[in-house]
Amino acid sequence: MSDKPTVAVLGGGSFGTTLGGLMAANGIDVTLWMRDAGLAATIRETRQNSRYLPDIQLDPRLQVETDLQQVLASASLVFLAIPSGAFRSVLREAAPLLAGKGIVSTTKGIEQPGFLMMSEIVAEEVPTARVAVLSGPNLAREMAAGALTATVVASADDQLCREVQQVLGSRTLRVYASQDHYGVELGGALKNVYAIISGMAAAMGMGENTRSMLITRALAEMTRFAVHMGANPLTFLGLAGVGDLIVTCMSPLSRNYQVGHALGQGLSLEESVARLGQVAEGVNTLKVLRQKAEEEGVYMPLVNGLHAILFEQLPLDRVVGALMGGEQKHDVEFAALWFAGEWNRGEDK
Ligand SMILES: NC(=O)c1ccc[n+]([C@@H]2O[C@H](COP(=O)([O-])OP(=O)(O)OC[C@H]3O[C@@H](n4cnc5c(N)ncnc54)[C@H](O)[C@@H]3O)[C@@H](O)[C@H]2O)c1
Ligand SMILES: O=P(O)(O)OC[C@H](O)CO
Repeated sequence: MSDKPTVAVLGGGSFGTTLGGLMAANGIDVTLWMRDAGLAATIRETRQNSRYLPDIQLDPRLQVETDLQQVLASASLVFLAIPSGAFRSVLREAAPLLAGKGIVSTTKGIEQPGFLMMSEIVAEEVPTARVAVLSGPNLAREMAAGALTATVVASADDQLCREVQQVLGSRTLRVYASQDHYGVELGGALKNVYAIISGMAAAMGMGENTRSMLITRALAEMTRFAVHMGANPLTFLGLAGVGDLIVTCMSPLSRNYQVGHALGQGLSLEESVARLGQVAEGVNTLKVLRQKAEEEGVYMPLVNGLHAILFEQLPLDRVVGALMGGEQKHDVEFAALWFAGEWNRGEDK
């Protein structure tokens, strides 16, 4: 008997297809579950996911099915690549067959009400499951095309982290482990908001100084929020923090960046999202995050600025003026607190 787990990937979009293809190429027994029977048949026949990953040839060993019960019956390790808006409903349907299994969320979103991470939804819906999250600078199309990539698997369950490293790690993909699953998961969700801003700035012809300022101040802002919520600030120096922020704010392949770019070209939010035709989690995360930051009293000028543009009809030049005219504070605020002897390294969080 093989000591490798049998794997199911739920969600036949860009990321689920990519993960399934990579694991199949590793010789893992893996089945991709998707709801669209027509697309599933096309993938079996052509070995291409024409809707989400056109021109990428998938490993012939990747199995594709539409019967959820059948897929889950034999799997011991299950990856979830379902957009956050549908995550709970899919999980609830799957729950009777997930008890005791390893579940890895790859979804970078937040559920409202409750400001819930996807791993928290897993814990609610399948209390007996072993839970991990996967996050990092991972553009699906690049990974599927074999670009050298690194990611992070985070869980309190070391054995589960090792299983994920075993099935996913390859000559093109390094899988690092972390115990800060909250920070890793939060980082993946938060960076999408800043990618929208970065895409807007690029479309408006702003230069590289501006982009660098945006990315660096975004890192300060998301770290401030995450530390307030209990994450380890050092996580944000890693792949799931600054690593993911960089790729998503820099790459035109990022769907969140693409939404921002369309907005910067003058399209409405509805038009920008419709033109994309795939999920851009940052739009919903912006609403959820803005509300939570207000409740918690965390200073987040970039989030407030983007929210004002998209949902409060404030003109862009007024928002930019307010951002540039705000009080000039410290560069790295943790360093300032450190020098003042006031930073307790998050020990009371
Ligand atoms: N694409 C990437 O580069 C990437 C990388 C890392 C993480 N992620 C995250 O993975 C998650 C999924 O993103 P994606 O890129 O695969 O999205 P996508 O838009 O490419 O595909 C979404 C998939 O989910 C399916 N889906 C939606 N609602 C469903 C439901 N109720 N039941 C079954 N299937 C349903 C769609 O049919 C589609 O196959 C997101 O949270 C995203 O942030 C994406
Ligand atoms: O295409 P995006 O904007 O959803 O980003 C994809 C990944 O999260 C990048 O790590």
